[in-house]
Amino acid sequence: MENEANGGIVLGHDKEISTLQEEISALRSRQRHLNRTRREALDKLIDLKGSIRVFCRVQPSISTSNIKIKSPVTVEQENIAVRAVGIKKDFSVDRVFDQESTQDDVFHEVRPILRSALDGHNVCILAFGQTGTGKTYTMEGTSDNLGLVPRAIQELFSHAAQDTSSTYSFSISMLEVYMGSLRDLLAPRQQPLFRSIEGNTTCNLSILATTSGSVQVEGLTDVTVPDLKKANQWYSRERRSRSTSWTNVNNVSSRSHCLTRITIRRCGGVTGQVSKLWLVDLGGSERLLKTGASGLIMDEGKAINLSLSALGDVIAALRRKRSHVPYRNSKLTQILSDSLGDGSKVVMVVHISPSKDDVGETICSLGFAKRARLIESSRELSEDLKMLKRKRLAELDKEICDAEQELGVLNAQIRSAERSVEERKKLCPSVCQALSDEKGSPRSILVAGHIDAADSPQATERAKSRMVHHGSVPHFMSATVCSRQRHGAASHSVSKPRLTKSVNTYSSKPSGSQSVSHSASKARSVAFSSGEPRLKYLSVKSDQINVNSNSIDSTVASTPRPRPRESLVSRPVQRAPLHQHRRRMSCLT
Ligand SMILES: Nc1ncnc2c1ncn2[C@@H]1O[C@H](COP(=O)(O)OP(=O)(O)OP(=O)(O)O)[C@@H](O)[C@H]1O
Repeated sequence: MENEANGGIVLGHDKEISTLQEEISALRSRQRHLNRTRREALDKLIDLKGSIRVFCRVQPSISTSNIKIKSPVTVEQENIAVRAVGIKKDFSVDRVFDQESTQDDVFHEVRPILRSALDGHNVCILAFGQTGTGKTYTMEGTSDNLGLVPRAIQELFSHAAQDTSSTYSFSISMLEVYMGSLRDLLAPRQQPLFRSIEGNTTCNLSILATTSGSVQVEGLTDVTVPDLKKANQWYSRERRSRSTSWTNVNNVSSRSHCLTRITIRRCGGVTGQVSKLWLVDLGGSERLLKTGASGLIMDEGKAINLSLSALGDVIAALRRKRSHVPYRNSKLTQILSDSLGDGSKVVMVVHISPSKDDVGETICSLGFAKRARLIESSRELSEDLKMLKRKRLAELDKEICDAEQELGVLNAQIRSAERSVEERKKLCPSVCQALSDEKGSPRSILVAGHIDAADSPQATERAKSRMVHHGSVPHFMSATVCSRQRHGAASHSVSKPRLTKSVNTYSSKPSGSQSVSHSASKARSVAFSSGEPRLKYLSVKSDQINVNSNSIDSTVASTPRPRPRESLVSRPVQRAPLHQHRRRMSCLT
């Protein structure tokens, strides 16, 4: 009697499991459909807005006096007018962030392209502008007002946690481009971080382009970040690396471009995708115009201006859809070449000062923005077309919002159903154990055997229908010696859900991050296993971090190192103009 009761419980569980699995499969099918709808709507929205978008952010006036001086810069939602003696210039951008705008406002506008990065597109967010106008504030922010980089990292992890249709893994790299040389900011520091007087860096990486068009920075450290906490730790370490160099006269990071790369590996279904998110704090652009720089300072300024000009050429060529895009004209554009072109999404935030003293630089920066956009104010869309565009954008926005809302509900339903299945699967073995304790009962053995075979809903269905049709255990189904042995072996190995397996595959084989193709369509067809042996890959799973043969303790990521002092005395004359930057950057440490 007891046996029959237990058997009944198991069958009840079995039926519930199979019903739940059917439910999950229906939910997943709807999830796939919604994901497709959301992705398509997002692609259309970004295409309509433009895959290269230029924003302008006006720095708040930082004045100690109470006297309000009229700024030569006035802004509207998409227009900027600069008026000064003998100057009357108008510029248009995709969106203006005025002096009252918050970090939230900027992030809100950038957010859709982060989703695009998660969908498999390469994405590049650049902060451009005169020194001191808020590029680093926009990108890094402060502890109270997080900037784009920490918010983007947060967004990626938050989305990855919610999305039950795919598994994601992330890794982070950071480098500086200084006078045409590349410096790995996450490399283990065995040598002091300073440059020689000639301007050579202690760490000069080279850029390799693969035949598929993807770009690799040879030997660049790439750290797997399993969770938000680790990602933030590594990001803080990067920031310290950068600020350390700012205190060093011969290693002046204010004269460099700082690039953070987040590599996103996504697995949904049978295929995987790899995409890159570049977050770039470009070097300040004004020094040569304003200061009578000489020597190394002048060379640094020239290097920055040259690479910024090369970047402008590249963006302008892309906007014009030219067949030749001059990526090779600078290291900066070479590194970013697979994230600026076809299939990629670019956002450039041009920073300007509202001050009268900076009118010259403001016009230069806005001229750069204009060149990148290649849209003259006079050739703006007509009001009718603008209205149509706004209407379509609102429709697409709503489509995305609706899909995301439903996806949120679906994700919760799938998770809850999967939990229920797991709970029922856990309950069954104990009942089976109780049944197998009742010796010599062929039915008990059958039920246990059936649970092992119930991994797939089809198997469950088959077995269920047999039970229904025969009412009792058919003779040919009673367990043999072999099946009992199999059952014994199987009960030791718990079958893992597919999603967990995918995660393991990624984290255990991370070395392909550099070797994948750059465009979304190409990336889709690339397997992760195509690793690049020369890439350094740090695993932060354990407390030990390995970079090839070097092994360092992970506390390195959070322990500030003493700053090298050797070069502080080497060129004292050059320290004066950089005083402001050093003070600002040292605030970050
Ligand atoms: N929107 C803003 N809101 C509040 N403070 C700001 C804003 N923009 C800039 N600042 C402040 O202005 C100062 C200079 O900004 P920041 O260091 O970000 O400039 P930058 O363009 O990165 O300069 P550099 O080219 O030297 O790196 C900082 O103290 C920063 O906090």
